[in-house]
Amino acid sequence: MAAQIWGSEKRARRRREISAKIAQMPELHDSKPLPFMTREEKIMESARKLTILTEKMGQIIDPTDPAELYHLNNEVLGLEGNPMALHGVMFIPALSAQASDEQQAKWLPRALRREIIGTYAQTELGHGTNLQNLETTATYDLATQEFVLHTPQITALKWWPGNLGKSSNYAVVVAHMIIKAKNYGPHPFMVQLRDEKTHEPLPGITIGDIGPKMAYNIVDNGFLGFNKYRIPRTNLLMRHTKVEADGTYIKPPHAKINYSAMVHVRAYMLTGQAIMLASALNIATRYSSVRRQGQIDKSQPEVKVLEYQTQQHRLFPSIARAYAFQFAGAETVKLYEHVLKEMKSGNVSLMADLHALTSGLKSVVTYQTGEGIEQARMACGGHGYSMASYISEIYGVAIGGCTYEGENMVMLLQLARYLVKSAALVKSGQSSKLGPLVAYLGVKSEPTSLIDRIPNSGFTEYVKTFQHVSKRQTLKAADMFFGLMEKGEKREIAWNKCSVELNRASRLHTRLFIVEAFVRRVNEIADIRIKEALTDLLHLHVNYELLDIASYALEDGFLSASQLDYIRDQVYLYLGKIRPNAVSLLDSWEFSDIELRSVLGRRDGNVYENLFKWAKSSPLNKTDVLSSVTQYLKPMMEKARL
Ligand SMILES: CC/C=C\C/C=C\C/C=C\C/C=C\C/C=C\C/C=C\CCCCC(=O)SCCNC(=O)CCNC(=O)[C@H](O)C(C)(C)COP(=O)(O)OP(=O)(O)OC[C@H]1O[C@@H](n2cnc3c(N)ncnc32)[C@H](O)[C@@H]1OP(=O)(O)O
Ligand SMILES: Cc1cc2nc3c(=O)[nH]c(=O)nc-3n(C[C@H](O)[C@H](O)[C@H](O)COP(=O)(O)OP(=O)(O)OC[C@H]3O[C@@H](n4cnc5c(N)ncnc54)[C@H](O)[C@@H]3O)c2cc1C
Repeated sequence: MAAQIWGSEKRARRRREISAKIAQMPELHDSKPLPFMTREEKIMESARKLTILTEKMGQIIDPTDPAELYHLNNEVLGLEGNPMALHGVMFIPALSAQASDEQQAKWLPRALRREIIGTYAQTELGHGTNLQNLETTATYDLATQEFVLHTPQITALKWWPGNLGKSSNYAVVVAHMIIKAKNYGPHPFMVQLRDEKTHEPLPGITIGDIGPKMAYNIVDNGFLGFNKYRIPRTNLLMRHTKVEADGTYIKPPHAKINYSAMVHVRAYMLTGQAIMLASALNIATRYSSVRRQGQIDKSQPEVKVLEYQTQQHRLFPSIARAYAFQFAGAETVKLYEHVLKEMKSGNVSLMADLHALTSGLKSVVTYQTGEGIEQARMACGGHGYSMASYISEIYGVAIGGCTYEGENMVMLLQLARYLVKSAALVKSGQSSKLGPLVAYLGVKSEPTSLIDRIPNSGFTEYVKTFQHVSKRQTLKAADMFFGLMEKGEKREIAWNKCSVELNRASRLHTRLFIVEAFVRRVNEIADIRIKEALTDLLHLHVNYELLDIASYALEDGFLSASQLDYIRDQVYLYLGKIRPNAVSLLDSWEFSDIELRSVLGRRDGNVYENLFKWAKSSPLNKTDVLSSVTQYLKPMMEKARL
């Protein structure tokens, strides 16, 4: 199963080898539990481990393999980020995709050797979503052949970029490029922020940390202002766009090609979310098979809480989602790598499809991951609320994904643009022009669903039902939009009035893609036992998901009330079938105790003893009487007694 999750036997084996090596290297372990550290201590601890990794990485992993790097990162540095998180996640990808060969030769080897630390500085205090209204300017000075970076007012301060505040000395900065008074829109520039020897901010740069956040507190998200700060013309990233010495602008082959670093993260973050969901579920499911509370049959001893159907219903559909996200994420990464290769050689025809797909997936996956992790926390009762479970930290980190790399509603609306264009093709009889991901929009469906009507139909009737509801909602939302425009509404006003319906269409389309990716994967599996276990999980997935969106299929009679009862019964049936495999389905992800950082989710199940040990190690317990008591509470009580 680990081979299915991680992509191959070799990958699964390598993960095990890497975890085993890390287990033997105490210098790479947390020196104490992260929840007991202050933010400064955590940052220090992370930087300490990062420097050891820089020295010893080659002994543990193949540093050129992103999957091995990612695993090493999760084990040693953990989910809460590190002082170089954005360096690997966005700075290097931005240089790789947007810098010319000559620029790459100059900067990439230095970045890869970690001679310099970089980040991606785009969002500002006043604008994150609406990139066209960013306010930082890069004005070309023809006389000196330099761009002058400037922050015209407080809302133009860069705000949020990870590791910008304290760790990075370089950044890819996105600014509006102005040449001879003409604004060419946001473009990426390579900018040195700090002196390479002293790490002091360079003159003309104001920089700092934006303060503590809901999670990710090891990352120094920062602010940045420029006061007429000059950089050479050749620091504009020029793989696709060029500005010549005389100010001539050569436009890129696609208007949004400079957005590729964002698409990179949107594509890669899906499996990251799957891992976080599976981690939280692993903790909750292991704990649920240790925790005994109450009886189902009063004549029997107390049961493990995992025996309760409500507990299974809380956890198991999310186990199915974690697998589904991992499989859909793996497909998306492959597609992204393919499109990137094509883009580099000038073919930009697949960018719109990839953008639509990743926008929808990013939104649905992060939202459902958040839901699943929060349910996992609640499924652990009181101990889930303790930082000893570590689930709240996983939640805080995962939920950040709903916002970063494009706020979820906004990204769903991006997919909706693509769906509406596709609906227009269907309506104008041009269904043959539909891309493969939306081809179903042009296919006539049966009048009613055949779920429970055709024996041994596998998952086909389920997929058809998802296709039916997605198609119907897309066409309905598009009709609403076109109808408003026909009545004379301006395009943008009409769009806003339909946006809730449009986003519903985007979610349904994305959920269909996730179901199909799961079906595709299960169909490929040769090993009978693995196929059986995953088929059970897929049964739970399709029935649970369909029940969740049933109103869309009920309202036009595509599903009947009796079919709905059948679907509900299937959910209960598969909860029971999955129960014996539940812990194994999560143990198969092979997270080590070091990586999980959870007292509740320990592999050995020795929860109570270790919870007590953990509590005793709290800094508050170093002394029996705290100074808050001697200084305030004790005098108060004494005064009251007089
Ligand atoms: C070793 C491991 C390897 C890799 C790991 C990778 C990932 C990590 C995975 C997990 C993380 C783990 C650890 C990380 C630790 C810490 C990291 C934490 C956080 C990550 C960093 C977060 C960084 C950021 O948030 S950066 C800032 C992101 N900002 C945004 O996303 C802004 C959102 N806004 C937009 O994208 C745009 O403004 C917009 C799309 C909404 C609108 O743009 P614009 O105004 O320019 O558009 P319009 O003029 O209206 O035109 C719209 C048309 O353009 C088309 N379009 C838009 N975008 C694209 C695109 N990218 N490609 C193609 N086409 C695009 C759109 O479709 C419209 O077309 P139409 O034809 O007109 O409809
Ligand atoms: C943990 C974290 C890490 C980050 N790292 C980085 C980084 O490294 N580099 C970087 O540059 N940025 C980074 N960001 C910033 C992040 O990319 C932005 O916060 C994000 O893109 C959302 O933009 P915003 O803050 O402007 O939200 P807003 O756009 O202000 O969103 C507020 C509300 O308005 C709604 N809204 C906005 N526009 C529309 C619209 N057109 N239609 C409908 N609704 C709309 C949204 O849906 C939302 O409900 C990070 C953010 C976080 C939380």
